Amino acid sequence: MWNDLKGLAEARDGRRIETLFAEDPARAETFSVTAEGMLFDYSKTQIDAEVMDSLLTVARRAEVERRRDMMFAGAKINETEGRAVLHTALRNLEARPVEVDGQDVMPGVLDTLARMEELAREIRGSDITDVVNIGIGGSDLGPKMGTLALAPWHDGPRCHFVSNVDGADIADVLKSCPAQTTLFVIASKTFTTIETMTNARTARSWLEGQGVSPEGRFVALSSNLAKAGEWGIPASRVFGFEDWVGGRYSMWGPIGLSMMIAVGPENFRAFLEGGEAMDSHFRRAPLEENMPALLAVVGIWHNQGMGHGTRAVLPYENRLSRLPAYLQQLEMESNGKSVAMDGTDLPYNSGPVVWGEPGTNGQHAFYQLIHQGTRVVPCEFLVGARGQEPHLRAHHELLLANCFAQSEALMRGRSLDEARAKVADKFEGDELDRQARHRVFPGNRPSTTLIYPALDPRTLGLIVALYEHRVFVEGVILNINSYDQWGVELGKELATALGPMVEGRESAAAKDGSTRQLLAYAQQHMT
Ligand SMILES: O=P(O)(O)OC[C@H]1O[C@](O)(CO)[C@@H](O)[C@@H]1O
Repeated sequence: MWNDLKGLAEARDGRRIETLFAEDPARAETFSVTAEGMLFDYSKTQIDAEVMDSLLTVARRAEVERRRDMMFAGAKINETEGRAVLHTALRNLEARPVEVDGQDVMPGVLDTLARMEELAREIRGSDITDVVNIGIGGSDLGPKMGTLALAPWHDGPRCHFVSNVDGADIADVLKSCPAQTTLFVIASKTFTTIETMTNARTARSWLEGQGVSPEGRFVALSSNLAKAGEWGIPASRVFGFEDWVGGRYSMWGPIGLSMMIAVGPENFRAFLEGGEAMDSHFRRAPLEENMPALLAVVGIWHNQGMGHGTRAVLPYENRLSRLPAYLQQLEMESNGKSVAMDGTDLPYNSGPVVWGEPGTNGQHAFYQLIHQGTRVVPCEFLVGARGQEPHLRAHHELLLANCFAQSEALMRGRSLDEARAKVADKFEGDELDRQARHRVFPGNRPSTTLIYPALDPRTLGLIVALYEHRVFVEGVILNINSYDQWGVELGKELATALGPMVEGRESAAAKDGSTRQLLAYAQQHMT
């Protein structure tokens, strides 16, 4: 089937996307889908009816619909860890029963949500001025991305996010926090992550150093209740979640607490409602009209069909500036694997390298490569029809114009003749030709655009859940377990072993030459 996709891609080599529009006046509507008020337009790609038919056949053969239903029903589809995958239960506000091992998980989920809301209200009504979320990966990226995205709704205490074990991170944050009125939220599914536990200890010592008792100053978000308890955090301040919530899928539950404190429980619920609405669309819409499934097959087409190994996520929404980083974990930790579910080597590329920055900033940085580089980078634009700052309408009009212009420029490009005409008044002869060639844009570069009315709590929920399900569908098609992350383990083990060598307590003689040299250099310059 992969060869079929590659064959289809080869057969379309050199065909201009613009021609597809000229040939089919309804192309934009045909190759677009709407869901929950959002429009996903994938018409500025090489996808045509035959390609879409093949992509959907690939999805159906992979049994995307059956696997989806298994996920929602609590089946243990994370086979290498023997776990269900039920982040969707965290936003199942209608409390449809969801069973794991014969037990409905919903009473527990809703009880924890109610406790979180109670604490959030208490803190928002207290003298706490600053909340510091200490966590990393999925215990940082989601709430950090979401809190920034919802800045207009942020009426609670200031929120800070500390993730890096580099002491510079926590040091910079603590500089602006008054010890008397700061609350620390330790967010760690395992409660063993070295970066988080190191930062948490530093926070505790800092409080003590400032003469403030740590009692009542810490909250824990974890699925390891025992470890959180050992840390001395009372049970009333520990918010648990089950192992069926993957770290990178966890911002909907306790890991979202900092965001809830920032924007308030009502807005957090609106975020959950957005996720729930996208779940409902994903579960019910036929694949042809299913936004996450279509986003996924467009990704499969570009990566496995056309052979473009990266994709750029380009939000024309400044407050989504952390979305690319969030999606890097969501997509790359989920689908960056080289073995299939049965342990055999994948005979095709796994998920793409995901990267990006908000427009228009990216335009003045790396878009040069996107437009004229030798590699093709499929681009995924996101933009709200309305900006979050309605009184600055002129800004938003410019933003929209820039966003639409980029996808048009990527598709159309600029021919040599057009480039010549641009500089004909300045150069002539061979020099005109040479100068013009630098100004040629090959065009025919694929992009998609997700446009929504405006970024608000509910829309954020829709967008995050859309991408989660996209990752799921791509993973099913690739026959990958999207829910484990063994690839992060080796580095952690080696770092633990290297610790005593960095400190000079253990010999590094058995290490390779490069590692020994780096250690020696560091030790020489450390003091
Ligand atoms: O929430 P924890 O257990 O501290 O883990 C943080 C992150 O570390 C990882 O396990 C990767 O090392 C991520 O999957 C996870 O989001």
